Amino acid sequence: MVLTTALPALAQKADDSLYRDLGGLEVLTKVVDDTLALALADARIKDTFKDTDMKRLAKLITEQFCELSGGPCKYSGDPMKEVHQGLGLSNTQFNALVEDLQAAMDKSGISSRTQNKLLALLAPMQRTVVTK
Ligand code: HEM
Repeated sequence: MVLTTALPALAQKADDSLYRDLGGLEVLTKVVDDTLALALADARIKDTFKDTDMKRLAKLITEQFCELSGGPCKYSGDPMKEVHQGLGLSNTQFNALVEDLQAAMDKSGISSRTQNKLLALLAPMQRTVVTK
């Protein structure tokens, strides 16, 4: 009896504090849209996106950031390695996109403490995404 009533409470205890600190789905959606707009205007990386459906990309990255930060989303895209391996991305290009993301988070008023928590979750992907 105690167990059946306690379980739903436990299920809700997953740590969504980063997701909430980021401002939830509404702010994440704006941050990703702004990041991609900056990326498309960024001479260092804009050419990488020339054949990409940017609407689909924005949806998938938003989903991914939402899930990574503990929010109620499930990433529905392809594995990071598969998606990026043909792009021949460099560390310089990786850092350029991170800078655009930081500028977008600044624009939404996200604190640097919270920004750094999201960036720390993305950092391990650098090894997968960068191939040259
Ligand atoms: C941690 C860093 C990164 C994350 C989390 C990330 C995330 C994603 C996601 C979720 C997708 C969509 C997957 C799918 O199509 O199913 C994607 C695709 C893509 N990413 Fe990244 N990405 C990262 C770094 C980069 C960098 C540094 C660049 C270039 C500067 C880049 C360029 C692209 C492009 C061009 C596509 C679309 C490929 C296509 O149209 O098929 N990504 N990325």
